[in-house]
Amino acid sequence: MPTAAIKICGISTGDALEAAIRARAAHAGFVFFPKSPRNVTPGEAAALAERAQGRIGRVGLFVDADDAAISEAVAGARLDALQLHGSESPERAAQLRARFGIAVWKALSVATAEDTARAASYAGAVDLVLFDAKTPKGTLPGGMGLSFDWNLVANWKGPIAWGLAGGLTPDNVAEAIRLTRTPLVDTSSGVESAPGVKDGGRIQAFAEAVRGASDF
Ligand SMILES: O=C(O)c1ccccc1NCC(=O)[C@H](O)[C@H](O)COP(=O)(O)O
Repeated sequence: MPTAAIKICGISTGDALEAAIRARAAHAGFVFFPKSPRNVTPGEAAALAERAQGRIGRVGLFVDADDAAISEAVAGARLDALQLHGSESPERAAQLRARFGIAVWKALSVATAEDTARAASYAGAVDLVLFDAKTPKGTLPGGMGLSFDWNLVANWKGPIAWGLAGGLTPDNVAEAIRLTRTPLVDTSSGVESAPGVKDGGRIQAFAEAVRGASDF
């Protein structure tokens, strides 16, 4: 079984970025959502992006953001991909992909089989769907350390590339990979010591657990 690609989301410091690179993560996520404890300004993201250049992919996370905000972030942080974490429709996702000419990922919150079925409507509009947990009303739409029933996406064979997110930690990610056979895992709070504070040791442990999950 090929090793799942790793995305470490909510990178907001140089130390966290270096830890993700050392751990051989494929993607670093920058959160552009002011209500998040992981929010980065376009200026902060630009500095991180400079360090990331050629070493790790740069994914910008947005929640129902307008074109102006996305445009500023894409240009400043030279993003390789947009991760849409709000209620963006397939049409909106396709419009952003055409406008910015970079990969678009759509996060879909999952609690039932109907939720996973929604992924098909994004075929042709996005490059990847990221199955994530539903979060309670009035809280952040992601990054809450909540997981969902992985059986809902086990061996998912949809028309789009996909990844798994939501409550993944160094302790449970190997089991998640074995059960779902996901090609990509995404974590944020599972590798933190406090909300918004990434822990280099936990990032390394997460990566080792991911690589270990392929050796069976
Ligand atoms: O991280 C945030 O603060 C955040 C805010 C608003 C929307 C999404 C957000 N994060 C998404 C992610 O970091 C991940 O893609 C995913 O939800 C996994 O998070 P976690 O359960 O903390 O590992």
